Amino acid sequence: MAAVTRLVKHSRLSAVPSFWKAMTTATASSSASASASLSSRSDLSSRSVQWVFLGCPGVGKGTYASRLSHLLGVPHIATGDLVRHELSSNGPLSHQLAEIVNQGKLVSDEIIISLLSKRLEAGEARGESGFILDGFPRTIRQAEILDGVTDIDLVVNLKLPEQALIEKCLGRRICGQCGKNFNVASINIEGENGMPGISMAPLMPPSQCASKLITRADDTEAVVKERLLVYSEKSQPLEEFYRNRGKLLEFDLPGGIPESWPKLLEVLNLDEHEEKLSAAA
Ligand SMILES: Nc1ncnc2c1ncn2[C@@H]1O[C@H](COP(=O)(O)OP(=O)(O)O)[C@@H](O)[C@H]1O
Repeated sequence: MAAVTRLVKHSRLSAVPSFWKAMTTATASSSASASASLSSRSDLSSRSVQWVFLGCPGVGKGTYASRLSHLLGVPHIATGDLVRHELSSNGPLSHQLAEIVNQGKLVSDEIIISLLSKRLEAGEARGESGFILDGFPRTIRQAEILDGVTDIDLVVNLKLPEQALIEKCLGRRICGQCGKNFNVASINIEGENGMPGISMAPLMPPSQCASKLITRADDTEAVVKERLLVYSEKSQPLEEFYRNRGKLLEFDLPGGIPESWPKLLEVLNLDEHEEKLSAAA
């Protein structure tokens, strides 16, 4: 916990580690040599937090990463959003991406790193500092590339039972007009084998959004199950990767946002007071 407290203190400090271009270069070479050839940025005392959120599809990475990004004043960067943005732009990659995403498969490391590098460079040009990454890294190779170009301070691994993950993905809705996320699933899973049960209330849209809700094309039951399989095969090994480096914070969500958010703040040694401070800054 002391390490987390120390990291949180660093969130007040600013300066931008400029490693985005190095990351693109790293993708082009092998990850091992990339790690060796690129200088590591480890000056924690002069920069904002660099956190990663891990967790299965539907666990709520986006929700909690976004809340923490407001609290800590760092950008929340979700590679899934970058992919969906590219898809909707009808650019040269969109046809290829649609096929991959709608089958629940992973986009190539090269494409993801190119999208992420562009996003980070644009942020750097705007003076952004630090980040909370959501959905990246998702493979050991991506983690090695990231590891070769910068230091990640903390990796938060969110966890929920599989039944809840499927129901949450199927209940996910987005307002086509304002872009806000909702969830119409009402989850009640009984505890068994010593594991506690879990209840999550739906997050219903207000009336102005109710008629404009859309569902992600990859949130069908078959595709969600495929994404969960891909996660356990390609992304689960990241837990060990970061655990071995002493960076992994495991967090079993105790319920929906009202129960989970205060507990998450508690384990991160943050409180709502910091939210007001960062809003006022
Ligand atoms: N780091 C990544 N590597 C490869 N593909 C990715 C990555 N991030 C996102 N994607 C692609 O975008 C899709 C949607 O990502 P995301 O919104 O993070 O979904 P999920 O709800 O499954 O966590 C993924 O299924 C995958 O096809």
